[in-house]
Amino acid sequence: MIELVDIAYVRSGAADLAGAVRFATDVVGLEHVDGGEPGVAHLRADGRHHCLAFVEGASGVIASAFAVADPGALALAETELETRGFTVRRGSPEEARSRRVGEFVGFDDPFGNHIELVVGQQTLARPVRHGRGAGITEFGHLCLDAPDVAEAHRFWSTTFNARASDWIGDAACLMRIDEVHHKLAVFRGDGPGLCHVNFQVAELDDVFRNWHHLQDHDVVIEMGPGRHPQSGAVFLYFLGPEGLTYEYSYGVRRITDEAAWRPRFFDPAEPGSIDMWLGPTQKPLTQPQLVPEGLRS
Ligand SMILES: O=C(O)c1cccc(O)c1O
Ligand SMILES: [Fe+2]
Repeated sequence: MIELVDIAYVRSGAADLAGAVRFATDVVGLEHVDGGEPGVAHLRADGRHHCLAFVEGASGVIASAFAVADPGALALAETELETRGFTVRRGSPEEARSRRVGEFVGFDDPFGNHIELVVGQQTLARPVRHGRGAGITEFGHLCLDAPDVAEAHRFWSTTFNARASDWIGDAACLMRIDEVHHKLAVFRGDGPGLCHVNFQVAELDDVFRNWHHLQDHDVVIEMGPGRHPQSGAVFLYFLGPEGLTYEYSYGVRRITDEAAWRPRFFDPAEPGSIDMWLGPTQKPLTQPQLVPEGLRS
């Protein structure tokens, strides 16, 4: 079994690189870390050098990355994945440099999501220079799409140390790799994809201030503000450029008594199972690209 110690970054294509960066800094509130690499932009939320990288090119996720403990663990992971029949590719030194990691490997999960396992992700010591005072404290979680959520859970929980924290029927599984209720989630989608990226904010007030800010700037609010009964977090989802959905949330549960936690099963058809405040819950259970413009809230 391969132990994931943290989420690392999401790497995504951006047809309009400057527009994607502008939104990520001026609207979302991330820091643009200028790495002097043409065609690549790194966005930072916390101690990590970046948690989001945009690469000029076709829109859409390129990779979702997780950290393993050290180069020995990475080598073991590589062997283990190959034993399980996955084609694993070692990143070149130039590719590792662009990702600000020491080493990494890449492979496709059983649904076609491209995953990277990394070691030595660079930390920046200086405080984050937030593009806007959105209150972001941390890259919270990433959420992948897969056509079969139970199968995805089987994959993540048998190949890796991911544990189901809660289920939303066959629509979603929220998984933890440490005390945080979930750092990885899988939502049912037609194919592979990145459902959303989540950033934690410092205060409840940040969620509501951000909500007004986004509305004032004509950003498409996909869902919220609301409260997830699973993590207990107050959330807000909104649509950025390149079809990327962002989520702010405040107050995610930590599971400190690992042995005592039992995953719960919420029926998505029951009121309040996505949003305890009973707001409209069209999203993010459907892919933004598939929702006609007129139906977006
Ligand atoms: O935080 C959660 O519990 C949660 C629940 C459903 C969907 C999500 O994206 C979540 O982050
Ligand atoms: Fe989420």
